[in-house]
Amino acid sequence: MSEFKRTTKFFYDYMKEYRLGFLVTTVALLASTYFQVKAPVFLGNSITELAKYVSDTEKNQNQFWQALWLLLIFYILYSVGSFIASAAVTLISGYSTNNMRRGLFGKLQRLTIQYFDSHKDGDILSRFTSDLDNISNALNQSLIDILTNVFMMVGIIIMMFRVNVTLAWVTMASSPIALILAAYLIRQTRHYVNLQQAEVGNLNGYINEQISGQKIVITNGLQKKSIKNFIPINERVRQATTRGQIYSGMLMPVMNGISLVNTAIVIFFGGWLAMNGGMERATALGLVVIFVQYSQQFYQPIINIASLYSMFQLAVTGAHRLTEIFDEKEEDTVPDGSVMEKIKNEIQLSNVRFSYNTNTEILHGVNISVEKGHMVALVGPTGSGKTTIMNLLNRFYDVDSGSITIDGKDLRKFNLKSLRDHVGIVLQDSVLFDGTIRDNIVFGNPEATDDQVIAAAKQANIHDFIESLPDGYLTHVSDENSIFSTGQKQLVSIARTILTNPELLILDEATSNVDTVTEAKIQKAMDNVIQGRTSFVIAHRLKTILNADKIVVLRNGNVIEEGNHAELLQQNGFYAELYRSQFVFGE
Ligand SMILES: Nc1ncnc2c1ncn2[C@@H]1O[C@H](COP(=O)(O)OP(=O)(O)OP(=O)(O)O)[C@@H](O)[C@H]1O
Repeated sequence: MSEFKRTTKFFYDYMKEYRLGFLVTTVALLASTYFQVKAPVFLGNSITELAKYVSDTEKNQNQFWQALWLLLIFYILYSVGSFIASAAVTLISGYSTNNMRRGLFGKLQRLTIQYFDSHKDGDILSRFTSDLDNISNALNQSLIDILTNVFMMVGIIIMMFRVNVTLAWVTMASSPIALILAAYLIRQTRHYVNLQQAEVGNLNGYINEQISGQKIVITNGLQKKSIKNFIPINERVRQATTRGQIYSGMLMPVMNGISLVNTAIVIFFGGWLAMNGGMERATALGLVVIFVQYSQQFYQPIINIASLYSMFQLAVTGAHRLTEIFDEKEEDTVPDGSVMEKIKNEIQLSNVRFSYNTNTEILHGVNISVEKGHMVALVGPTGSGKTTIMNLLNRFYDVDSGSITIDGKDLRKFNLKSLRDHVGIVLQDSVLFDGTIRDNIVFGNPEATDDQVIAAAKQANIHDFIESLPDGYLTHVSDENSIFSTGQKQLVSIARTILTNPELLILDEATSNVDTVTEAKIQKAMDNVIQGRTSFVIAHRLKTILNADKIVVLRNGNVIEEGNHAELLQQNGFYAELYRSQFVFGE
């Protein structure tokens, strides 16, 4: 689908439920436009009647007062119509952007992990903030103005031809030049507005990355480098914004200039008609007044539409950027897939090949089998593919070839929710959500009772710490402002996983900022949570996996050794070397 069609469809989909609101807006706008374009006729009439009265050709003031009253009434009705239209549009805009935000957030929940892995957080965030704001502003401000101005232009053209055909043509004569110029300026504006949004997305992405990596920036003294990298990105935003604004800023002066010249031409011809057109002077004078008004009013819509264009364009770009997200592939939830039951025999990775990007294979035919209730530990140097295997087990990604099976059944055949219900993951960097500690523990099992929560926290070795806090389980935490260390956060995450009682457990051991006491607690908590479950553990400290039923050693995406601790030591290969080096340096 073309960009135009997709954007139109996007707006149509979100606006269609407000048909009634649009009808009210259109009727109110049509009425107010009628009152506005008709008013100059009464203005002209009142001048004609006044001129007649002053020049003594007519001794009756009634006609003058009648024209003046009609003028007043029409102006009031015009204001009422405009108000109704604007109120309706404000409501439509509020509700529809609210729906867009909801739709977008819902879509985010259905996207694949690949999407999040390949897009910057800041860029995703800017679609929620600046793109949606642009759409909301345009709906609130430019939609009604564009409609009003289009109606007004059509209304003025009709009125001008009804009042005087010659002067109507004179008034409109310069409009082709104005339109060509406006089209050129608008095209340039659009180009730079698109660029501006893309650059703002980049800027947000960079800032977001720097904020989350601030500690690394500070500890490595990278502040200057960080600023140095920031400057060109910021400069590109400035360039695109300035260029866009120069073109959009030129619209008003250019159009105003043409409008003023046009008014002078209209006065010239009007004057000529008054002097040579064989018309009564007072009537001719009124005609000139009417057409001076029309001439100004006729250009006003062109000026207004042109000046609103950049705002409108921002909204179109915003809509386009939102449709990009809406068009993204969603996770295949396998709605008709089988429901996963308890694991009976084993989990098997057979000849698994996988690549994140088509040209770099990460896993080159990995074979691992784990019996029910056993613990397999994945060890290997950084980048060897341990986390990747974890990503495949939970179907964050799917294998390129080969298969992962549970009791002989391919992982992809299970209903995704049922699979994830049975898979518990403890990540290295555990995240706490805004809420109480209890909220954070019952996350995966909201129905859990207090006793169950406490039992899980005890097994995870974090109960005593929680109890030592003044508000205990009701202590408020958030990820940024946490009272927990990285290791303690992982303990909370372990408690959370225990409550979900998973069949298959995937545990990525926390490595950073863990003191020896917490390390011992994690070790104990891991032993507790692993008990009786089939589990994959990514171990960074080998002493935590000495009891593993099987240790799989990965290197560059290949399994190079396999066996239990004693067997691997006996092989005296890579594992033995790794173990000895950790024993010497790590203890
Ligand atoms: N989302 C991704 N997109 C592209 N490549 C990725 C992605 N995630 C990981 N990789 C690459 O895949 C390879 C294996 O990474 P993986 O995270 O599985 O290693 P690991 O053994 O878990 O390392 P570590 O011990 O450092 O966590 C690395 O070369 C990494 O650069």
